[in-house]
Amino acid sequence: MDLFNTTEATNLLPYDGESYYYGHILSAAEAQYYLEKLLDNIAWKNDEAVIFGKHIITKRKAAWYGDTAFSYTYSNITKQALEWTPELLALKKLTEKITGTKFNSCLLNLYHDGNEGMAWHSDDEKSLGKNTSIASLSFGAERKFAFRHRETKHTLSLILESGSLLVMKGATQSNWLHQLPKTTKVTRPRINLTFRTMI
Ligand SMILES: O=C(O)CCC(=O)C(=O)O
Ligand SMILES: [Fe+2]
Repeated sequence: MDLFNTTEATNLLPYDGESYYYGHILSAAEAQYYLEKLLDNIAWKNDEAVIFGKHIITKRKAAWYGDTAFSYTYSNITKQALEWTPELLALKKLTEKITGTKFNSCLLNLYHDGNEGMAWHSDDEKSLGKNTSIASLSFGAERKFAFRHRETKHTLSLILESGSLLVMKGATQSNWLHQLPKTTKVTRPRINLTFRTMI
């Protein structure tokens, strides 16, 4: 476990929010271990959404885990949380230790390659509350991740490495959108975990 750099993460956002990139919190070998475990042991399903009244099924796969049988609604679809797996519990503990924040649920996304991404959005559902902290762990292919301010349109991006941690907190979800752009350059899978607190 590489805890180096954890107190030195600086805010990526110039104003109206706080987002910290901690870089690697796991070694390359640990990140590879979790990538394989998560690929095998998570109940991956193509994600469904109702957007502008249209029922769509995403190419990326998703899963939702949590402390109890939470139900969670986003993009007009309601999901029930599954019980934590041992790997998810270990990653939750590590993330809580580094961030000093407790989490009670986790949304997982599997992008098979660069043809799959996530469009501009913010995680501002009422069930997450205002000024929520979201801790994002990445495994597998490196991908670009971007922020865009709702009003000023100021945009910035970074590369999320395998075994890395990004924390979005404070006013981030109120003022900034984020996305995972598609790219033809990436041919390998990436798994992202976002630990969240449902209220
Ligand atoms: O895959 C990522 O890095 C972003 C995922 C995300 O924004 C989300 O799950 O809300
Ligand atoms: Fe998000």
